[in-house]
Amino acid sequence: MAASESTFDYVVVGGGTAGSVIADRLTEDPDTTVCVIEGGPSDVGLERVLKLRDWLSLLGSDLDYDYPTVEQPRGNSFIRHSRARVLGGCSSHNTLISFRPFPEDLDDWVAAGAAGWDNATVQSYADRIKCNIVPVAEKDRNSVVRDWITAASAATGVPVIEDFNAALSHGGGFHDGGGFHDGVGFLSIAYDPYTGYRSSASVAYLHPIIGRRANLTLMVETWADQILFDGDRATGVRVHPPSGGPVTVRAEREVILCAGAIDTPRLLLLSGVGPAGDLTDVGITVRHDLPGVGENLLDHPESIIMWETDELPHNTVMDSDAALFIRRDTSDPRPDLMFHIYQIPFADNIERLGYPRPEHAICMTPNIPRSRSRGKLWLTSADPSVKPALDFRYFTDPDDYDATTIVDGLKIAREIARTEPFRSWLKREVAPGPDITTDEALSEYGRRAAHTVYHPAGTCRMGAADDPMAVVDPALRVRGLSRLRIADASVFPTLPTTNPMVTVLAVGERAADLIRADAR
Ligand SMILES: Cc1cc2nc3c(=O)[nH]c(=O)nc-3n(C[C@H](O)[C@H](O)[C@H](O)COP(=O)(O)OP(=O)(O)OC[C@H]3O[C@@H](n4cnc5c(N)ncnc54)[C@H](O)[C@@H]3O)c2cc1C
Repeated sequence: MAASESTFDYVVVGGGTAGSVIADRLTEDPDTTVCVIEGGPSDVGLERVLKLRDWLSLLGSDLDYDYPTVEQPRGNSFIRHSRARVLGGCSSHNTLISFRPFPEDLDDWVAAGAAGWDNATVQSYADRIKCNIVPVAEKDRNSVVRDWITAASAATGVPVIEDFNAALSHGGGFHDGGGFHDGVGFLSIAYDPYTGYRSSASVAYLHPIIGRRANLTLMVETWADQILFDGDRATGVRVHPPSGGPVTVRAEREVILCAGAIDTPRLLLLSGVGPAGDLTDVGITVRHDLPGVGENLLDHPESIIMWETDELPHNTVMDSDAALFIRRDTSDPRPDLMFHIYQIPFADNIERLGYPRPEHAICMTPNIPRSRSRGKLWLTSADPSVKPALDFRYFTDPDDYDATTIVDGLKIAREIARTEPFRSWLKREVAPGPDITTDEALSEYGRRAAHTVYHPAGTCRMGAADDPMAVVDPALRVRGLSRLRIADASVFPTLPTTNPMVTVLAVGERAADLIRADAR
């Protein structure tokens, strides 16, 4: 073996949300060696990452890959997609809002060809998640959010929900397992209420084993830009550690891609795995024609409505501690409109439209839980340092369902703002402002001010063996190649109704079981 090579049983590309879970679970067996290739630094002792309340300062920082979108003719072309460059991945960056998927979300997966990913199975993996997921602690429940919950329930007629996950849980001692149709309440968050620290994937899964398991190797600040093959078999990856490179890291058993919904398809494409025409266009030799790579780019788009306030109470977990769910379509048991509330001026996208950023503000951000627009990711160059193109095709669904959802959301938000005890907190509506009233004007504003809930997914989707657009089979193996698996948000056939991190963690948990089963 050359000095620039090392060999492990498994090579995990990306020590992020799913990658942390897999690295922990596979190294429970002391005879199994795992190397995690992570593009960012370790988060151990990194206060600005570990302190959940500081999450906004990470966006656009040196710890963010910061992906732009291509022009969005019906949306906001200026959205930047934060993707974390640090151990723990986006679970080290995000707000750690934790929702189990709805049973019907997983019915959708099975219907899309993801056999075995039914509700009972996935919930049993969610039961294993090690992150400390708890409803917002009493001390963090401030009066303005309490009043918003009361007003939202009164204005919309939805119940106040004490624990969203209890309603969504299947078995495990929780009460019904049937989900909820609609409701409003404080969120469940993966955090330590005593310290305000994250309970991210890295904190929960990797910190307890770093330096303690000799069979776990972490290569941080190390970027993988090629999957190596022997014929159809993945044998390792080419990586660039801080000391220089490139270096070859070989996998005796499998290479597992956990680089996330943007970087996993990017790495496949750079390695010649993807739609043959697209690869040829940028001068990449086609190793394996897999037309689904980069297709089915999903997201939860949102928009924003903002009111100026006086100074607000300071106690909070991370300035966005509660959510509201509305169900307009009663033929589906799941909600179809979700709102986060922010007790800060979340104003980047509206400032660009000329609105002021008040010193103190409250925002509601209606989002589309099951957006109908579908996008695509592709390479514009064979140069691995060039960021891929992301076209979410926001608000392009033929029935205009997505834009209509946002318009409904803005109108419902105004009803809540007219309702006490929340109403008394508000001085004036800053954006879109009282002059924007017609559906047409609200749609125009809502789309131009649109943002992402930061949930890209679906770009290497799971599907049945006879589905030409499926990238992985239901055991997460890349179709047509061997010893290569994907486990991250890219394998989602559809986005769950709610925030996806718990589902990603459950994918990581199940992936570890599938990998171990194949090894046996
Ligand atoms: C700002 C923000 C807020 C969010 N809030 C929430 C929330 O509150 N609740 C929720 O449910 N979801 C939230 N999300 C979404 C959620 O965090 C993600 O869907 C989820 O964490 C994705 O997990 P993943 O394993 O697919 O990818 P990631 O966690 O992104 O992991 C990918 C890892 O791979 C590494 N990597 C990538 N490419 C390479 C390469 N070529 N070589 C080496 N390493 C590489 C990255 O550095 C990263 O560590 C949020 C996301 C963001 C960005």
